[in-house]
Amino acid sequence: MLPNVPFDQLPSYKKLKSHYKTLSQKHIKALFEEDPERSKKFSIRFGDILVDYSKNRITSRTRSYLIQLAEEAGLSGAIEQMFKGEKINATEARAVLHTALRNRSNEPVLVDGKDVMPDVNEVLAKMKEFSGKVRSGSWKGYSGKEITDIVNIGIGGSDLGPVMVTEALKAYGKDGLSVHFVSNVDGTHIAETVKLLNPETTLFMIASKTFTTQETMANAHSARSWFLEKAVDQKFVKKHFVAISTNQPEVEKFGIDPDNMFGFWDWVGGRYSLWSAIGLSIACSIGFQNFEQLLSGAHEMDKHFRTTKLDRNIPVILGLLGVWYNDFFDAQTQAILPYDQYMHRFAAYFQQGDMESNGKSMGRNGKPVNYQTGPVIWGEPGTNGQHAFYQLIHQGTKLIPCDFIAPAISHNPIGDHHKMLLSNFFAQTEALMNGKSDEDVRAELKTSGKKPEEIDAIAPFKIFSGNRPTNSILVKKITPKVLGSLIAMYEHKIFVQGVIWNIYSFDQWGVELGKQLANKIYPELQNDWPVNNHDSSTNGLINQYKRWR
Ligand SMILES: O=P(O)(O)OC[C@H]1O[C@@](O)(CO)[C@@H](O)[C@@H]1O
Repeated sequence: MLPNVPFDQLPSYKKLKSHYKTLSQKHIKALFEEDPERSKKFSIRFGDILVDYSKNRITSRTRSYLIQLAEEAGLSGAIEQMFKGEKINATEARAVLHTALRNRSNEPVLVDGKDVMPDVNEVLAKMKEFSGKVRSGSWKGYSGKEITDIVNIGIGGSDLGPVMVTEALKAYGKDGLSVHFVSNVDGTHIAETVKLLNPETTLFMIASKTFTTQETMANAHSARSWFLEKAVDQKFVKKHFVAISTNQPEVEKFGIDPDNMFGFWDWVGGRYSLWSAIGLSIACSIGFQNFEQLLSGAHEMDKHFRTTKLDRNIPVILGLLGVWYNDFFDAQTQAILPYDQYMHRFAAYFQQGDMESNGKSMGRNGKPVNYQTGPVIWGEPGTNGQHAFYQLIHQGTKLIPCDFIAPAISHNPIGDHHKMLLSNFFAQTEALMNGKSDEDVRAELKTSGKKPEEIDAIAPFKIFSGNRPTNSILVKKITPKVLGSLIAMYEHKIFVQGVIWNIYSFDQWGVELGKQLANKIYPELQNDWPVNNHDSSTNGLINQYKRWR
């Protein structure tokens, strides 16, 4: 069992608090000057992935205190509990076993005494067969034509993972087969998507763990109406609609044949479900073999996370660094900056992954925590971010820990583009660490011919404090296997932080209240009568909407 101790009452918390007072006065630059070989001591190599965390505001002592903190929080035991299928999602009395979905060892994984691997493999086999038929053209639409377009209808974990992966692995896509995603209940999303599609050659995947999510069901019904406008006969629905869910009764109620249903289980969290049948659109896009490579990459990271001692354990190190900045430097956010255009949805994916997992303020002991938990996750691909928000990262008043990710090899080696991209990747972490001193600024201005009074006027605004922490994650190439490892690395980092903060990372009660209130307001919008049963703001907004519409 976990110690269930609030984070700030762990013995090493106090040590880190006093350690912070001295260390926070030290510049990262000085740490490199003290030890030119520093990067070797603060880097970890994992196959085709190099994690260099040396440009952080830590020393070996910091690292050992953080590792002690993890041990005091019971991290090693917690890791085993997860992999063994214990019901660590306590408020929903569920196991947390996205790791079983990619358990390429096929070692038994027991839930309530039953090995789940046969079921997992059965669904994978069904996904393999189905994606093979769609990609080969043997799955035909109602008029006998091959499928040219897949539309995944889902939201949250039933959308963000498939979107991120199919985008990140677009280079592995199949010509003549496009994958589209509809998630928002805003009619624009489905209208704009189907506008260019042909019902004869379009396959809809209704992806919803519960098969009751308002947005997804609204979009699914609209998709079916759109389809039947042309196909007319209900019997053709089965050739153009499949369901991905844990809820067969609701799937059948919608009118999808159980043969066209790809199941998964309640021990798969929505935001951890891309490895399950929720990944069917991925398998159709990149091919099942590449989907298996994605699973293998994640499985390799799972083995690393489960068996590697904490101070050489990548998710543990990344998680502890995040705790260090979040709780001792008061950094409120974490930026994820992939220097790879295909990875443009990577940060967005972990907005749900991280913020829906650790955006909690109640400790496992049922008492409000009195320390910071989950950070705000954000980010955009490089180099675009450099022309948008790097000003704040470099010279703002906020400390923004950044993860820089880049592939050494591009899928699109055009001219010198990749060398330019990578030169920026290397330069940004160097600049954030070293900054630029007043002396250097003045020397530069003098060389450029500025007069002393001009230099005095402008120099203060050109100084860079530096000392801004970054992790550099350099990979050989964004392949399905490398991507699988990267995603699992961040998943486990989130797990580490949840254990340290003594919170439950695998429920999401916080998304319920808004839904409940929306379900109350929705009927009120069905007529033009003014409402007066809310606060004056909500009443006013609803009534103005009614006057305008
Ligand atoms: O897959 P489904 O059941 O439609 O849920 C979609 C999303 O809705 C939630 O906000 C939970 O309600 C996310 O956790 C989840 O991924």
